[in-house]
Amino acid sequence: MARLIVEKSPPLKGHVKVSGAKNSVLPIMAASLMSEGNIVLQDIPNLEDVDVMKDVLDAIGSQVQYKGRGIIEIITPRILTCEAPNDLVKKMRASFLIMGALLARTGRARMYMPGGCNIGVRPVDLHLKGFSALGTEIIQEHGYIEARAKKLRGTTIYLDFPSVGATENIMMAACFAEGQTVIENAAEEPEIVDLANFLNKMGAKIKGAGTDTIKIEGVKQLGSAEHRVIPDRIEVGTFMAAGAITGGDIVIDNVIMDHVVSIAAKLKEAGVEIIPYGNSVRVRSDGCLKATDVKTLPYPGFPTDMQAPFMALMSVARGNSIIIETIFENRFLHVEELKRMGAKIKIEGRSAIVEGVPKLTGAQVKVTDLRAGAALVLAGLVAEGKSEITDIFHIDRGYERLEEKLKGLGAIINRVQD
Ligand SMILES: CC(=O)N[C@H]1[C@@H](OP(=O)(O)OP(=O)(O)OC[C@H]2O[C@@H](n3ccc(=O)[nH]c3=O)[C@H](O)[C@@H]2O)O[C@H](CO)[C@@H](O)[C@@H]1O
Ligand SMILES: C=C(OP(=O)(O)O)C(=O)O
Repeated sequence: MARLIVEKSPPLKGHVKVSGAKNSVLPIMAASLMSEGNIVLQDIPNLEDVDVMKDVLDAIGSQVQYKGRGIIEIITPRILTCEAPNDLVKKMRASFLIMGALLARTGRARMYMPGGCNIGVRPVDLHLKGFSALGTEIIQEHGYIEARAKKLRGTTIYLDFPSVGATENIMMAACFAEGQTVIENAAEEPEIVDLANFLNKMGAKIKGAGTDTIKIEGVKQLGSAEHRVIPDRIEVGTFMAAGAITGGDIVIDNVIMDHVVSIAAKLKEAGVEIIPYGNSVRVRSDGCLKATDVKTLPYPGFPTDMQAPFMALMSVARGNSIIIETIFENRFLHVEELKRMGAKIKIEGRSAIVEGVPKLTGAQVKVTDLRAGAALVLAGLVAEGKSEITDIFHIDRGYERLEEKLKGLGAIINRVQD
């Protein structure tokens, strides 16, 4: 099993380039199933999750080919099966995003109910509510969810919560529905806008993505498109945090500053200098961080995916901070691991009270989920001595070459394969 060995590192220096966004690539790959033409996607990060989505598409009948670094071509001449293989669905919850695409293209989709994961139960009721409203029959039997529709009809769908996945799935399904579909209280994340832009390039008629009301006018067919996915804003935030925690001075390239406003605001409050220029941002810190409270919220609020990395920062900040997680009910699994490294954190319900300590100490810690992994790496960069981080397959799901990129900035971090 691969592990990361992280040592107390000097202040990070230099440039790092952020990859394409995992949370854009996955729904966009799923949406490519709806096209009867050629799809070319650029800036595809080399991630475990992308490989899983490729396998899902392959199983359904797509031909997915790498065409050089970061470029894939997807052609789906015909759908071989409307069912995603169970083992892949179990590996990655985002496989559920093919439901809307398959339903749109074939009127049928069947898949094993995606289980909960470490960070929460993660039901799919809102996705199903949307499909039903569009005229789909939903059958749940023997652990499977099957969606069948003779004809999808546009309607108004109000989401009880602005779920990212439900907004994406419903937006895809609605592309071929007769008439207009309106999604109210839709998620506003940049990845929703990226998916809508991609669907529109294929010929869909979607307006309002990026606001809480999305309007989709049904079309008959989608065709070829070429699309470059947006930069990964959570990777940007993670490198900002790495620069900040080590007292570094780094430049992050391939950044859309508008997408990281809340992250930059909280880092500034913590005393970090954030200097945007062009598509880059310089992050400078003297390593003396001020305790800063944070509450996770749907976009444009502070992202839940940055909660764990931000907590690593607050572990060594001056003073006490309160971190409130409102999106996922079980997203504090990193707390026990950070505590092994000397962090002082108490959990009370959905809040974590972090008492900043002057130093952390290296320890053997285990990654419990993707962003917990990033938090442990950040803590390892400033902990005295060596930290051994196990179960790093979680990190590989969503960060492309994390240790190589950090090494490029001067971090002392190595992957060890037993
Ligand atoms: C592949 C991908 O893009 N993943 C992101 C996506 O996950 P994902 O799309 O799964 O997240 P959602 O926005 O759907 O979930 C937010 C909350 O809504 C709840 N919920 C969701 C759907 C539903 O039908 N019923 C329901 O109750 C969830 O349990 C959770 O508590 O958005 C999350 C919130 O920004 C991010 O942390 C994930 O990185
Ligand atoms: C929770 C995450 O991803 P997923 O929805 O793919 O599990 C994440 O990216 O932090």
